[in-house]
Amino acid sequence: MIRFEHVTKRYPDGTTAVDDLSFEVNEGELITLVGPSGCGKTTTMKMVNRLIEPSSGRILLDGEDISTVDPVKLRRRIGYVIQQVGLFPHRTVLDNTATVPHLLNWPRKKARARAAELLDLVGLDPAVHGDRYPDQLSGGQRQRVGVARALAADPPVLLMDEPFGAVDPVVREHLQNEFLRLQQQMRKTVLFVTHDIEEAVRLGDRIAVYGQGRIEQFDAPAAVLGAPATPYVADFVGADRGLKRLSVTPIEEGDLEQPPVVHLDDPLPRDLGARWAVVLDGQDNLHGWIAAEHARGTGAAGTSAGGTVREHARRMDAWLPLGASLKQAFATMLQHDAGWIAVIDKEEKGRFLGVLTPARLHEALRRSIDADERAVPRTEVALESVESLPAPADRRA
Ligand SMILES: Nc1ncnc2c1ncn2[C@@H]1O[C@H](COP(=O)(O)OP(=O)(O)OP(=O)(O)O)[C@@H](O)[C@H]1O
Repeated sequence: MIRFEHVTKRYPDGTTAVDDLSFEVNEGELITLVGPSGCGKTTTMKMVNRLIEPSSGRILLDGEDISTVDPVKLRRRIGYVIQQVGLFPHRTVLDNTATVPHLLNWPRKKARARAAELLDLVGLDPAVHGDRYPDQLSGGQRQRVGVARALAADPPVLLMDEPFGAVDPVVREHLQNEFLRLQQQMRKTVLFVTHDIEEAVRLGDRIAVYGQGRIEQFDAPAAVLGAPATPYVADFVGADRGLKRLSVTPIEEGDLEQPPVVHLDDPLPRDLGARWAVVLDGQDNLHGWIAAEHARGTGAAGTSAGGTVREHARRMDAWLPLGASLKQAFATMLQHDAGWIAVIDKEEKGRFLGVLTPARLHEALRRSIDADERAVPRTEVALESVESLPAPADRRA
């Protein structure tokens, strides 16, 4: 979709901002360009919409050399979002959003309808915010308008230059999540500049890590974090890349252990065969858990307390759907002070799939960094198996 072929940009003062850059972006891919200030990210981006012309090399869009395309026509195919947003202060939010449709001479009604639809899509109510002026919005809302405006003419390509750079971390994460959701629907081809590796990892299908004017590594987030191609990249992604990796590694079915399981309407077993068991309902959906001491009861030694599992089961709050990240799993364990979490199938209305233990979490992380045994020194940590782990509530006692 976008192809850089040996592109160099030298400014008149002799600065080489981009040096012999070659890479390719597939249709529908979100590429994050990340690197320290001044490494050439913005220059790369502006060459795509011809705000800057390369000194040598060429850039192809859908196989077409962009130097042969009229820049104005080219820019209509390319949405552009920048940190300063650049909304027109004397135009309403709705008119700002409809800027490109207006330029394309869409009928006024159609342009405004499209703008309203886009505002809605980025989480702004057109009835509430549409008639306001940009200075009557919060920073995060202005960024949303910037995104809506860039999308208004439905361009196949989106260039985003630190679009969420000017908002506080909480709003930023919110905007990132919303943008990801939007991108899942739209599948635009996106180049997204950031100097924040966390943001690059969270958003990018692939990440281009820039050194001075060059791409040091162009790879999936997990590979950049797990197998940095050069010491420079390793240094840039940081010593805590193991932690960052947690957020890009999903829980997979193979990571789960199968603990003892009982059903709600089973008669209470005399012996659970473990210190605890997972309790499921009639559809094999997660209900909760039961501890061996709840089952042992009031009768003669070794006999069960009687009744059904239902009367002794506890609710289980520490659970996640399959595909959630290891980071979420770790956070859930901490939040609920749980020694393990239950994992359910989100497609099948909560069918119980197994439990993730700290040992299995560690293994999953190892699986994901196996690609690079060189860069990530292994620490052998002996972790307990599922049988020896305390039940969730034991830890609270
Ligand atoms: N018009 C210009 N004339 C001369 N040098 C320039 C010009 N524009 C940018 N540069 C230089 O080119 C290099 C790359 O700049 P660029 O803006 O692409 O970097 P960046 O990675 O986007 O940085 P930042 O994250 O700070 O925005 C820098 O050294 C910059 O000073």
